[in-house]
Amino acid sequence: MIPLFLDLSASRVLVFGAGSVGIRKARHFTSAARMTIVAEDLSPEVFSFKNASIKQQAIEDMESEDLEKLIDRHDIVIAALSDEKENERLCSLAKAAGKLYNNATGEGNIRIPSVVCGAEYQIAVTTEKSAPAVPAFIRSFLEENLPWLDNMVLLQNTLREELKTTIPDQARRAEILRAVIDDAEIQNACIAGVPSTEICKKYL
Ligand SMILES: C[C@@]1(CC(=O)O)c2cc3[nH]c(cc4nc(cc5[nH]c(cc(n2)[C@H]1CCC(=O)O)[C@@](C)(CC(=O)O)[C@@H]5CCC(=O)O)C(CC(=O)O)=C4CCC(=O)O)c(CCC(=O)O)c3CC(=O)O
Ligand SMILES: NC(=O)C1=CN([C@@H]2O[C@H](COP(=O)(O)OP(=O)(O)OC[C@H]3O[C@@H](n4cnc5c(N)ncnc54)[C@H](O)[C@@H]3O)[C@@H](O)[C@H]2O)C=CC1
Repeated sequence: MIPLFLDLSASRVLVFGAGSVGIRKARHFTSAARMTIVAEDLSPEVFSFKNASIKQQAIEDMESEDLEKLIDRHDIVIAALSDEKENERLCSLAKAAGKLYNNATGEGNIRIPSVVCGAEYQIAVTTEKSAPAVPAFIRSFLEENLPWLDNMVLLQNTLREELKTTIPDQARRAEILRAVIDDAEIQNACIAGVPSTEICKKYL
């Protein structure tokens, strides 16, 4: 699998299961796409999702024709039931319908990664199934160790525009931008929330 960042604003996501795993998968999509969540037992958080329609239902009580129609109306299918057999059945239906699908207990053609998310950047991490605790660890590690990253992105954005007008040599501009990222004093100014325009004036 390879990473991609997608605009899902016109897409529909169907999540089966509303236990801790289903909720975590749904949280990933919550402000990005419209969602339908289907489960017999619902964690309360399910009602806090924006743009989500909730169906409280046992899958085995649904007519297969209705299930197929439901899947057909969606672009991405997530199977996060505690029932492995049902997850497999849902994923075969999604696969046959040509959908993107993820099975929390098995095979899928997409994976939901751990995401380190700032206002100005996103980093997605996966181990391709082998060790799911590792992406979660990397997320916490980066959140703790790069508190300056968001403001650094803003600073770089301001600075690179300014450098384009003052330094014609691209290699030299790249050198300066890289040195700014490595500079501990500038990293601290970013943590302190000094606006990027001020840091530009003060340090450069
Ligand atoms: C294959 C995959 C299927 C899929 O695509 O969903 C899968 C499968 C399974 N995970 C299990 C357990 C755990 N999962 C986590 C955490 C996360 N798991 C996620 C993804 C994936 N998990 C896919 C692989 C992705 C990859 O490798 O990169 C993350 C990244 C994203 C998300 O799910 O939202 C999210 C981190 C979110 C974050 O915090 O950033 C933790 C850690 C924790 O809880 O702290 C544990 C306990 C430790 C452990 O058991 O390893 C079990 C039960 C095993 C059992 O029964 O013992 C199965 C089922 C099985 O293995 O059969
Ligand atoms: N991908 C991942 O990151 C992880 C996956 N898992 C796997 O994911 C599965 C789900 O884990 P949890 O959310 O913790 O379980 P859970 O028991 O808290 O929630 C299960 C959900 O599935 C629903 N459900 C089960 N059978 C159903 C049916 N026939 N019809 C309708 N709804 C049904 C329940 O109502 C509930 O909403 C587990 O089987 C586990 O093996 C577990 C940990 C992490």
